[in-house]
Amino acid sequence: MKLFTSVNDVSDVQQLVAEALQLKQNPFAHKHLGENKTLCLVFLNPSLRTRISTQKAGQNLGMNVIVLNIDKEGWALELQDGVIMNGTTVEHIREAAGVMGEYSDIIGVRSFPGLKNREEDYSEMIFNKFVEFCKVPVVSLESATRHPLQSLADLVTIEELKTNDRPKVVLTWAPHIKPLPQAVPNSFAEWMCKGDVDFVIAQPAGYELSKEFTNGATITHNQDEAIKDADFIYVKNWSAYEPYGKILPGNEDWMLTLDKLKEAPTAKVMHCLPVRRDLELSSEILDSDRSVVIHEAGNRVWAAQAVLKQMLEAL
Ligand SMILES: NCCC[C@H](NC(=O)CCC(=O)O)C(=O)O
Ligand SMILES: NC(=O)OP(=O)(O)O
Repeated sequence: MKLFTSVNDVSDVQQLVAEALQLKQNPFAHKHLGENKTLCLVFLNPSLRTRISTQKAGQNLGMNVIVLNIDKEGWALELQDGVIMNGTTVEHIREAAGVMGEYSDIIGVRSFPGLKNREEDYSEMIFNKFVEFCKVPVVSLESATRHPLQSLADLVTIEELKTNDRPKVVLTWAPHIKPLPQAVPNSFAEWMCKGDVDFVIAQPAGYELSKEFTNGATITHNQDEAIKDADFIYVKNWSAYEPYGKILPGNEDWMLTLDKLKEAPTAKVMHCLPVRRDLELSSEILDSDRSVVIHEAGNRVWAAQAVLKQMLEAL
């Protein structure tokens, strides 16, 4: 694998999930694969899980790992072409990415959307510039429209915890005070639509995701109906795709509570984290054995390690 930005970069999803679960059993089985290879993880936005789990994954494979919080520690980056740089930006992404490529065998990039200009965000302008100018394999650490390492870890978690061959998986919208990206739900939907699951999206009217990610999903505005008899409930807020990046009024009653889970007596509750307690998801669920969010975050290591292993094998 030379590029990991979406499920479409994976030749065999089931095999990648199986590989992640094998690595979980035997984390150091390939510790010579990454010997004398450098992984550079570049963050334009904050991170806890992606940063530490991908660093650990690289180290388990024997790689040298460099983390750069470029938003805080680097020179201010110019991302647009054709501008005279006489303002606050100091270094163009063309030079910055090119130089980082000189020091790295694989680069990871996190770049959130601005949520102002849909066309720019959905063209993955920033992420694609890194790919173009660094000239080494690139793994997405969450881009403007997708979070594939998260979705792979989610699929690994479902595979591990499922109690029937074709689980019912429900992605449900949750309230928030800020407009958040569509990257996590887009990506989760895209991976679930390729998996062996019954996939339902429950969201208030107006929060439809871009159709390119939800082909194969059942979409409903009725949360109670969607949740009924679910095996997994994936909770996530996202801002509207149309009008882009906006929060629509109302919908506070969409927060998942234990009471709502009565119709899904064995459902496990997932969230990519970070989660705002009692706004997006009730603490009574997070503190109960219904929640698998910590287990799910733990699986981020094995998802990242499976992807890095395939990238190292292709170097
Ligand atoms: N990497 C995981 C999710 C990142 C991001 N959440 C956030 O920005 C939370 C911000 C806040 O709660 O203020 C999102 O939803 O896409
Ligand atoms: N879920 C996730 O990507 O978390 P971080 O933003 O902390 O990396």
